[in-house]
Amino acid sequence: MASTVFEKIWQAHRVLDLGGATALIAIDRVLLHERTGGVALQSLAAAGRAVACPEQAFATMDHVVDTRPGRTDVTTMPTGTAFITATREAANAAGIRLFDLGDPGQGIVHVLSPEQGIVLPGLTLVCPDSHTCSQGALGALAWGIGSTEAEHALATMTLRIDKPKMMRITIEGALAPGVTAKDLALHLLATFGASGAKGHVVEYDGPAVRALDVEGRLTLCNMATEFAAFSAIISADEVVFDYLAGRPFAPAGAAWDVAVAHWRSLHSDADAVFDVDYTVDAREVRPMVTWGTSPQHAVPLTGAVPAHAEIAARDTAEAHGRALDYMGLAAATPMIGLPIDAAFIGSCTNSRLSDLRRAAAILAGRHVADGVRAICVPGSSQVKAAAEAEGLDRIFVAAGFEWRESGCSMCFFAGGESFGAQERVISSTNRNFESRQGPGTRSHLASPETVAASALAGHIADPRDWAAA
Ligand SMILES: CC(C)[C@H](C(=O)O)[C@@H](O)C(=O)O
Ligand code: SF4
Repeated sequence: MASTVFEKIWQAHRVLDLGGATALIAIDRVLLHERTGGVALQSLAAAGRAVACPEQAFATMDHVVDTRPGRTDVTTMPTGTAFITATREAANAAGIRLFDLGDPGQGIVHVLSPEQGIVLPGLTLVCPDSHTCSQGALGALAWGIGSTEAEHALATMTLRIDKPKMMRITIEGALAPGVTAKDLALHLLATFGASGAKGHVVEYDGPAVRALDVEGRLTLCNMATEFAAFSAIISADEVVFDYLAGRPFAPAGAAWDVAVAHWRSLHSDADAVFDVDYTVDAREVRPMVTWGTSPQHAVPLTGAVPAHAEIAARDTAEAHGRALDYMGLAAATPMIGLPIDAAFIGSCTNSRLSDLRRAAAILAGRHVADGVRAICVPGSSQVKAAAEAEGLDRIFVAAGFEWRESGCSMCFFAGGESFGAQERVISSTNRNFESRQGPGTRSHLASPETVAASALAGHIADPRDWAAA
């Protein structure tokens, strides 16, 4: 019978049917970070249970770590130290590979996993973090879980799962020059809404998706959780195999050839049936930015804040009014020209080397506008080192950006650093919820190049007007 790539992975990992659509699924990788993963490890140890397969579990420090140069366990986050030390002790006691502060492999969990070759096509991978869906970009079934489920996965390498439904989004045609994977993700959120993929695994396919490199695919899949999806997946192809070859935890030698031969079979059959099947024209996607407090509140950069009537299908008048109040905006205000206080390039959405390169190409030889605080936080220590090796740090610093150590940083407010109340921030991150980047902070989501152009202009700006000099 014709199957989707999701079904192929599901069938290969089904240990037991548990009635209805529920099954016990074998888990190949468990990833942990210090904000939620340490708790799972500690609780497991307290219950007297061992980590079943320590070599298949990995931990990192990313969420509550300081990202200022010279960081230590105790800087920045008032409550961070306890999470860091507890995770370190628990990971070491369990014999798990920990990408600790100071480790050259440290980074945001969804950045370091592909970089290390931990996530591979056809694997099941879980992490107590909602953006685990990013890693479906490499053809794995990767999804976010809670800490209690993480405990179960660590103890048994299985999880009880209600089978999600399947959605395919085929992106036909090609993205126009200057239109990025982030713009595509925001376009899809604006088109289908923040609950548009609820309960589904979204398979992205089509020529515009195949044309993305692995980093662009990671950006696209990253925002599937903003879409309420169970996860996202892009079946692996030569682009992924080339990316993975030689990575530390990827198979090597004869095992590599066997793996690639298997991975080539992991795509949806031509006549596979999806519960929902959408087609989107890539040529309709323009550079995007959000105006409100949900990722679905996205409009083309050249557009304006919508009136309620334009979004009435999804937001009540009250929700629309509340978003406008929070953001300090009025309907019909053009997005381009909105003055900003800060610009942030970072997060598991858009802080990989290609993101930093594209932003640096705009910043080179220029300086951010007076009064704008601009920050760049590489997604991993490896991204940081690679960027420095090609001089990108010097471009960012000369342009007036702070150049940071890797971590989640001001993607989300964890009680440490934040932008100020009512400050308007243009940000390459994935969530613009109220107070996401600090109490009262107003976040506008966009691509790294839009963040860079806006930092230079001092207001939301179109990167196509700031193409490399
Ligand atoms: C703290 C963590 C559990 C959370 C998540 O699950 O996604 C964070 O990474 C986020 O982006 O909001
Ligand atoms: S970078 Fe942001 S979205 Fe990604 S895992 Fe960290 S806090 Fe979550």
